[in-house]
Amino acid sequence: MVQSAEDARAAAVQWVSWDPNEETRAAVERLIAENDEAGLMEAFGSRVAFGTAGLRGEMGPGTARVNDLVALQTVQGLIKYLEKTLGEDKVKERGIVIGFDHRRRGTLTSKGFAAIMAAACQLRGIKVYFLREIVATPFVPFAVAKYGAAAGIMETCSHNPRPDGGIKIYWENAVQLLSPHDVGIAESIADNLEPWSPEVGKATMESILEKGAHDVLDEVADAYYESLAAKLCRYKEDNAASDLKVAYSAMHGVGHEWAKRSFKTFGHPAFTPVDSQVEPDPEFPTVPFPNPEEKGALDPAIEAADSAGCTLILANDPDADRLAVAEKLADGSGWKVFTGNEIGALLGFWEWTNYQRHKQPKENDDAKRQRPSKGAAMVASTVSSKMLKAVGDAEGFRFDECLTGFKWIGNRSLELRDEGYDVIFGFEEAIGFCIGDMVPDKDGISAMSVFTEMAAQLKKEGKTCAEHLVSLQEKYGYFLTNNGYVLSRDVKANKRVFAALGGNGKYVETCGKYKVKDVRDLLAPGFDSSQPNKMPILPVSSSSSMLTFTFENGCVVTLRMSGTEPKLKYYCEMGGEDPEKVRAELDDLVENGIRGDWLKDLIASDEP
Ligand SMILES: O=P(O)(O)O[C@H]1O[C@H](CO)[C@@H](O)[C@H]1O
Repeated sequence: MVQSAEDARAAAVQWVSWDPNEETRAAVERLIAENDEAGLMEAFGSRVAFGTAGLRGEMGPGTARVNDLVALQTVQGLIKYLEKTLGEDKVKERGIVIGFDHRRRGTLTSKGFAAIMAAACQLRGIKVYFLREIVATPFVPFAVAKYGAAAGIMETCSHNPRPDGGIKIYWENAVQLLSPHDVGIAESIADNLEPWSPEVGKATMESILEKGAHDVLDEVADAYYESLAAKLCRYKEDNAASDLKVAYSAMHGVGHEWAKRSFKTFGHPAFTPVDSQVEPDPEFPTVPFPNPEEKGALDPAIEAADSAGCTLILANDPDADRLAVAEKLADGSGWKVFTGNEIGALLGFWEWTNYQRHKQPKENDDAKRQRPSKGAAMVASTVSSKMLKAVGDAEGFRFDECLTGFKWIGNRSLELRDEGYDVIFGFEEAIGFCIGDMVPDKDGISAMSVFTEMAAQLKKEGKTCAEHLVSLQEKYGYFLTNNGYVLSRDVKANKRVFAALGGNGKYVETCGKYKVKDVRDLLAPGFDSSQPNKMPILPVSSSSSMLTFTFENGCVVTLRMSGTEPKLKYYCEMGGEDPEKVRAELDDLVENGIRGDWLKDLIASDEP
């Protein structure tokens, strides 16, 4: 544990003897030579944390950042943990899938991390399935499932800011890690910091392919699109005949080529690319934050769509596992940017409609599990809209909720499949969608074509997606949401917010003029006033706070700290039959209650 500048200096001296990258090594040598205490503490005062999402952080020199040595140490820890957990021979035989995105900062690149990680696997005699060009993240879990690999590694930090890099890990079931594997791997990394061989850190893609890494890009891509065609495309002829015009943005990420092929697979006429955002560019020049959820990120797409006469905009996030959608208003006056909850409701209902039509998913899962289906099921994170639950209650499919993130949605979906359900859809409000069973993770490349197919069918019926959504709301109820966040890196201030709302088991009873009816607290030991035994149904966490308040007016509000960004997030949903009344009350509760009361102090100290 580095506590002083002296400790940081010692860590830096050790670093210099291990770091295979000349640039970062030289930077650390300079810090040592200049005795730059602040710089040394910044680079070595902590270690970039490994958690269920893998690791993410600024690329640069030192243990606190993402770089070649950290990539090497991470894979060494992962390999040892896999060998211990699954058995050395099994790991060797089953192999590890490795892919990468386009992130780069100086000589640090996702591709370079991928080569180093592959070389470490080769050193241990582990088979490597290598994807030699930038890929959409879902290709990695798809390949893990296809080859029955022991794990998957995707070098990406998704929508993080431009200086960042990251590593995402998929477990042997092709889903992101759940505890205790994250803790086990983090411990194993700490036990395997010294490079096993100086050569590994110098590996390149060419060197690992020469040494026998299996170059599976074409095979994986072919299999992915075959599966997409077989499982999720239902109206290819109609797609080809449709005059729906679509604009697409890759948000400067990996998506463009894979999105084109997805459209081709479905028979959709080619989309209009948003030229300024098509090329993979780690500088993300047109957006302050490369996240299609952020305000303004779709502006170039709107401009491109307007000038090409498109009525639908699709945008992937930079690693193409998520999907944003906007639609031209029927009167042409502007655009409706759908929330993740609205896209989820539309796609979920579409999948339910298709499931009923075919009575089962296209590929007959019954044959695989050799028993009759228990029917359809959907899974969503607890902070996502409950509209599909209302549809499920009315129509007769199961709807399960779980904690946030696809590690939970994916694992819950696998459990339900094991129980005999056809899990036809999984989603979270953060524009993550998993359709059918082709990839056990969110997938923006499949979701974009399925959404377009649905939009084309609706157009054939003379309806826009927005009009269709309203007709679903009229039938199943209005589920309106108001989600947001407060930027805050101040851990103490964040803790104060949660303590004020529910410290020592004493929970706040009002929010502005609104009265709380029930509270669920998912910080251990956990509490749920609505349950007979007062214990929450979802798992509790020993480290992260998550509070859910149900109000007397029916509004449900959850507050939690983001696991990927310095944000305190709030998610608010209210249902009802009169949308204007619901909207007015929900927005008032959020503005004057959540932001104006509960988060007032945090907002006052909000970063610019
Ligand atoms: O809210 P945090 O923990 O940042 O996680 C976010 O990141 C994931 C999207 O990449 C989603 O699970 C979303 O909820």
